[in-house]
Amino acid sequence: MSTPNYSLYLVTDQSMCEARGRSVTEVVSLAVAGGVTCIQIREKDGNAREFLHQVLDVCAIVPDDVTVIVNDRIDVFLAARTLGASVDGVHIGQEDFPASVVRQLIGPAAIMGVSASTPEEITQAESDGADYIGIGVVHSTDTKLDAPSPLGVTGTSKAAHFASIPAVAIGGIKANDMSALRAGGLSGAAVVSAICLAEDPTAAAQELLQEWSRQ
Ligand SMILES: Cc1ncc(COP(=O)(O)OP(=O)(O)O)c(N)n1
Ligand SMILES: Cc1ncsc1CCOP(=O)(O)O
Ligand SMILES: [Mg+2]
Repeated sequence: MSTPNYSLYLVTDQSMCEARGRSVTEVVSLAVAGGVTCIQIREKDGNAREFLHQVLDVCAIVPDDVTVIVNDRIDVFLAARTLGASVDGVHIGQEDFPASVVRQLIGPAAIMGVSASTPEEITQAESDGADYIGIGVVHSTDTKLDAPSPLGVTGTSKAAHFASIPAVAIGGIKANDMSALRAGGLSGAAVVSAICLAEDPTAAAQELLQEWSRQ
């Protein structure tokens, strides 16, 4: 596994991909061509076996230097690893299994991302062995119905400064937020709809990355 680069972090959503007539794997492939650096497979519906196959399919087409993370499902991550997939880690939130337990289940080398936006949550995530934190939401979003109140770019950047590990922003992020998030100290920006619902996921990823790199 190469050092993770969280700059442009795609979180997948099968129903959004299908709304554009594509599979998750097709969107991932197009997004990787546009420069996505990290991919989280997130599926809130569907059964364990379908989710596992989605993870295996994505791992099979993603280059080694792109990090692959499984959302929520430690069992799916472990099953994919058992089958030899090059999956790198998991992302868990405040209502998932405790991060300290997850760290023991996945071992010391796997990546563990934890959603944490308050100083208390960030301190806890770090002492539980998180490799990065997900902070948000930046803006309101229709993608996650139980999302917390928006922090804005300024609030997100303030939260990131509490962290001594990389912080990735999430929630309603569009290309015009990227430059300010980077300047605010974020290590990356995670998006769902900006790529999964894009007419051209490659062009969308290129634009997001170009804005991330803008001074
Ligand atoms: C990078 C990143 N940050 C935050 C989240 C949200 O995780 P969680 O709070 O567990 O919510 P669900 O994604 O499980 O609905 C994330 N997935 N990724
Ligand atoms: C998974 C998740 N966690 C917090 S907001 C969110 C969804 C973000 O989706 P979008 O980029 O479409 O606003
Ligand atoms: Mg979760």
